[in-house]
Amino acid sequence: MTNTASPLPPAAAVALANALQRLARADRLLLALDFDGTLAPFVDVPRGARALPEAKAALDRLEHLPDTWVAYVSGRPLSSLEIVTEADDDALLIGSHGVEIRFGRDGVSVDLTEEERDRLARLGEALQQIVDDIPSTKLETKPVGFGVHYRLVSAERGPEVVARAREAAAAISDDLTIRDGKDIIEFSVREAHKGDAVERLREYTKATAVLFAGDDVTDEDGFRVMDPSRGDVGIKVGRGETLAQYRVADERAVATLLTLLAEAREAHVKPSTA
Ligand SMILES: O=P(O)(O)OC[C@H]1O[C@H](O[C@H]2O[C@H](CO)[C@@H](O)[C@H](O)[C@H]2O)[C@H](O)[C@@H](O)[C@@H]1O
Repeated sequence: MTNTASPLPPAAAVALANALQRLARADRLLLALDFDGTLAPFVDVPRGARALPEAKAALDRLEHLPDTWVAYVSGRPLSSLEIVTEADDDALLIGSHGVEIRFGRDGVSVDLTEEERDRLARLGEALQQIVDDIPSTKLETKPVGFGVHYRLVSAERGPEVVARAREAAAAISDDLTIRDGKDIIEFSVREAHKGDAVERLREYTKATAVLFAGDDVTDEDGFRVMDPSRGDVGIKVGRGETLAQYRVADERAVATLLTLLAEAREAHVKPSTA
């Protein structure tokens, strides 16, 4: 059953606190986190987004603990995710909704076929025309697609941007992955989703329990692969229908729960001296 309750009634807050305490005792713990709207508040310029300082501090503590991994799972291109997360050499990053992968120095390169490259180029030209036509829209280029941003467009014109972008894309191809995000509509020539990304991370880290948190519709694929019987915890940030077991109000609440988790995990495992 999907959970549509408003953020955090008291009983839910207690249930979430208990779930975090259980998670802190996992043999091998993976935190797989969406970035925008989960760790970082929305801003007008995508590359200007940063995780809230409290969240960043908690993640720094967690990723230095033994048997604990922090990974970012985002719709952003990897190149942009590296910048906004201030990633170090060991970072576990999944970009472009699961298409681009960087696990430390290992990665999966995205080799497009000639047909995909051609479709991508035609799509880019068509979407660029729309962005040129409608003031305050912006085209974000990704390795396998594009995002049309309309955060700075008046609320009345948003639906027009989406409709025109959809129409233009449909004229190019009926084989595109389309995602409606927060003031963005995205088109991709490669299919992938965050559920597969989380499972890949689980396999790579051999995690015995996973926390996945996200705010958007695309994060539902991540919640779908959470397995409470293994101790996994899915946390929806903000309102909207969700498959997640738990919900918090906003990025500040995420930062608080990560701080609580860092404290509980530190008490359970010895900090690494390396
Ligand atoms: O999966 P996520 O990490 O949540 O990434 C989703 C999209 O995030 C970025 O766009 C969003 O955040 C921007 C910065 O706050 C904001 O200006 C924009 O309106 C939001 O849609 C990013 O630019 C996209 O590529 C991601 O797909």
